[in-house]
Amino acid sequence: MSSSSIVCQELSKTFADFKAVDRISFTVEKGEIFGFLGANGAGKTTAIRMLCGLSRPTSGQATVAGYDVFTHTELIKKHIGYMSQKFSLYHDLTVKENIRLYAGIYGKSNPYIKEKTQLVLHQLKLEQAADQLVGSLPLGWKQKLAFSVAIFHEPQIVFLDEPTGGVDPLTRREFWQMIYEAAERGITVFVTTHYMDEAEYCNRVSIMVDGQLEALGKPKELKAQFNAANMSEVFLKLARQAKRTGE
Ligand SMILES: Nc1ncnc2c1ncn2[C@@H]1O[C@H](COP(=O)(O)OP(=O)(O)OP(=O)(O)O)[C@@H](O)[C@H]1O
Repeated sequence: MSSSSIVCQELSKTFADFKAVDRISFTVEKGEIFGFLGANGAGKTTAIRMLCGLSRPTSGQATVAGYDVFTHTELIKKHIGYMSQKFSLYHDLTVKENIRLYAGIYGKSNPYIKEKTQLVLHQLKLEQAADQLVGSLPLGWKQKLAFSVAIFHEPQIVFLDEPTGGVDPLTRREFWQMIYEAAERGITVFVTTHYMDEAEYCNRVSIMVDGQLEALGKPKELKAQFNAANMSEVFLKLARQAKRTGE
């Protein structure tokens, strides 16, 4: 079996005659932290939805955790975790109830849920808040909890769609520490972000422009390729070519 977590070849998604994602190809290795960047409207969410088995591609091929995005979407959903800034936890359930709900969806046993819940609460220093409604937690805590919940079932891959949007720099740093720990355990991390300091933390970064993958490499390689001092400059050089407005 291949060590690649994601293999994507010429994957496309068209809405009527609009090419939201246009023949993107890349491979993500097991345990890699893969950054997926692009300006608003570049096609990131559409691509993630296809890779998570939520949207059928128009053409191309892809496997995620070894499963085909056309024929094995249910198995893909079982073997991945997903978190986004827009949707993560239920605000009207407590911390513990949210954990139990998601763990139950993934079919985890009661002893597993009990033991791991204690571990997660301890790691997040949330023991005292276990019975509080999630809606009452500060955003940074919510996002860290949402990430822990997304990987509670130890998926092969976790997809993070702008996980740190609106979160303060210190909490973002802590969030990224959690990402590193997950990757060290062998979980592949596929992450989109608009924060260019976070792009520097990725093992490799891809940059989409108007539905196409315009750059792919380690941050160091991309900076050399685009003669840029940092990832922000790399991103701006590419994003300036974009014709889409993201509206
Ligand atoms: N269901 C749909 N029908 C028609 N067009 C769509 C649909 N979904 C997305 N699009 C269009 O496809 C393009 C890519 O959208 P997408 O949400 O994938 O971009 P994105 O890179 O994730 O942007 P953002 O950073 O703003 O989330 C946009 O022009 C969007 O309007």
